Amino acid sequence: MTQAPTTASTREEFAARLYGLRGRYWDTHPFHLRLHSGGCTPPELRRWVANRWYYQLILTRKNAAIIADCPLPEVRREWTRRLGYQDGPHEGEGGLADWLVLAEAVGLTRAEVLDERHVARGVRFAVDGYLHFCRTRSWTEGVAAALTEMFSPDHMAERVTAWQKHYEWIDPAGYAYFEHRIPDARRDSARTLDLVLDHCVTAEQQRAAVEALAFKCEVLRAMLDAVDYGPETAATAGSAAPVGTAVPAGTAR
Ligand SMILES: O=C(O)c1cc(C(=O)O)c2c(n1)C(=O)C(=O)c1cc(C(=O)O)[nH]c1-2
Repeated sequence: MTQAPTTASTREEFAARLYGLRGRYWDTHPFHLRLHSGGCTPPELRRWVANRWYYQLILTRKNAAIIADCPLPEVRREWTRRLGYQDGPHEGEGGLADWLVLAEAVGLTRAEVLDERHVARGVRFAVDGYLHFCRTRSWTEGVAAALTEMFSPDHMAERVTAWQKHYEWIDPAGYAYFEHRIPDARRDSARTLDLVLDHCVTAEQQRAAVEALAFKCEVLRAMLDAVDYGPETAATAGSAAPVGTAVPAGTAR
C-alpha cells in the first residue's frame, strides 16, 4: 500500500486518491465476472441474491449510525433521506420490497430469503463488520465508506444487461430494484463525494476516509468470496451435505 501523505491533499488530489481505489471495487471479483459472463447456474445466482439481502437489511441501520454521530444539521438533513430508501414509505414499497421481487424473479420464495437460511457465514461477518464500522467510527468515515456508490451505477447497469442476455429465465419484473437504484446512485454519489471532500480537510481525516473506502471494498469482496465458496451455511453445517455437493470419500476438497 502506498504511504498516506503527511500533509493535507488539495481537493483535486484527495478526490484522485479516492477514485484511485476503483480497482478494488467488487465488479472485478471472479464471482461477479462469472455471473456477468453467463457462467453461473440458477442455484448460484439465487445464492447471490439471497446473500445480498443480508447487506440490504443493514443499510438503514448503518445510515442511522452515521446520522447519530454527525453534529451538523445540514448533513443529517441530507443523510436522513437515505433512511427511508430501503424501508419505503409503506409496506411493500422501497428497496427491500424491490429486492424481494428480485428474489422471486430468480426463483426464491420470500420465506427462504426472510429467514436468512442461505446467508453464508462469511457474508454475515463481512456485513456485520460494515455495520460495526459505521457505529464505531466517525460519521465522515461512514460517509466515505458509502463512496463505493461512485463505482456502482455502471456495474449495476452492466448486471442488468448481462442477466437479460444470459439468464432469460429471470422474470423481468425482478429488475425494478436496479432500475430505481441506478439513477439514484448516480445522483447520490456525486453529493456523497462533495460531503467527503468538504469535511475531510486534514491529512488525518483524508487518510481515514481513504482507508474507510478501502475497507468497504474489502467488505464487498469478502461477501463474494463467501458466496463463491459454496452453499454451506449455519443451517446446513454439520448436517448431510446439500444435494450435489457431496465429496466422495478420500477426495481432497
Ligand atoms: O448492486 C450493487 O452492486 C450495489 C453496490 C453497492 C455498493 O457499492 O456498496 C450498493 C448497492 N448496490 C445498493 O443498491 C445500495 O443501496 C447501496 C448502499 C450502499 C452504501 O454503502 O450506503 N452501497 C450500495
